[in-house]
Amino acid sequence: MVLQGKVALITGAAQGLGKAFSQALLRRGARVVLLDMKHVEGQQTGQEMADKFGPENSTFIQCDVTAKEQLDSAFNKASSQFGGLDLVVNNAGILDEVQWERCLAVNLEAVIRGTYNGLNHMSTQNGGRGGHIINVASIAGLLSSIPAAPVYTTSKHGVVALSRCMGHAMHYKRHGVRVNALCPSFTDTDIIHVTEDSMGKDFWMVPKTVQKLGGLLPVSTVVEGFLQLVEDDTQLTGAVMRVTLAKGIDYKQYREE
Ligand SMILES: NC(=O)C1=CN([C@@H]2O[C@H](COP(=O)(O)OP(=O)(O)OC[C@H]3O[C@@H](n4cnc5c(N)ncnc54)[C@H](O)[C@@H]3O)[C@@H](O)[C@H]2O)C=CC1
Ligand SMILES: CCCCCC(=O)CC\C=C/C=C/C=C/[C@@H](O)[C@@H](O)CCCC(=O)O
Repeated sequence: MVLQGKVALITGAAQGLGKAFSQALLRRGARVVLLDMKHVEGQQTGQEMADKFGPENSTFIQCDVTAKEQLDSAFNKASSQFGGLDLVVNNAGILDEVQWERCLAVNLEAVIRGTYNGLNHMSTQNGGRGGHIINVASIAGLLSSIPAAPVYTTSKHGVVALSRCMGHAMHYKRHGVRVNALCPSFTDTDIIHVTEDSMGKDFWMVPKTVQKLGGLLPVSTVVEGFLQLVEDDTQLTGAVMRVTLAKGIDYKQYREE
């Protein structure tokens, strides 16, 4: 996808990976709608983007992705303000093994809704231009045993499965919308600063695993993978990109099913 003039909607864009993805898209001439439930941080990031790239090229909408009416309304607003959508990035996520229902609601249910909303808005069947949905999963969505984070891991496995199903050629032929999953390993953002409050007594395993892996990925490496996925012009769909310290950026290979 050539990004110049395209319209992107990104959830969880106030900080971390979502903010970095937004900035990378704006740099390439896209217009970006930033969604986040954090009002102060979101306004601040929105202002920063407006100052750097022009107020006409981005906007911040406060939105809790788990609230159906807020998410639907944010998609409608984004689409009418910028004249349709070309790219949806379902990125908002949390790590909470204590309030695990919330973890599933943010990381999985809202990504399902965001994927369906993206299809509704971009499908050529509904008068859309076609487009691309990128669901931010995690390397946790490809591993079978992360004992300290069972619900987070389950949610991310769900995101990978959803993206592979909805990225299937059958859906792509109907809608003209590609769906792919991005699976980074531990990256230098706030989500990894876990506590006993959010993870329970096994929280210490996170820094220990990071140490074992040799450190954190810089956000810039994940942005590099993200841009590769977005700018790919081979009609890649249903793909799962991994970003790890050990192997860099690559795609998980699946046998024909
Ligand atoms: N940093 C890491 O090591 C990795 C992160 N990821 C995933 O990347 C995504 C982005 O996370 P990071 O930038 O790393 O963390 P982060 O904590 O810095 O950013 C997450 C953003 O999502 C927002 N958010 C959370 N719940 C929300 C809700 N209900 N509605 C709207 N916004 C909400 C937060 O306010 C925050 O701005 C998440 O899905 C995470 O699971 C995946 C693999 C590794
Ligand atoms: C459980 C904390 C989640 C924090 C945010 C993430 O999604 C980070 C990635 C999640 C889990 C990673 C588990 C890593 C396990 C390793 O022992 C190894 O099996 C995977 C190696 C990947 C690499 O080379 O980076």
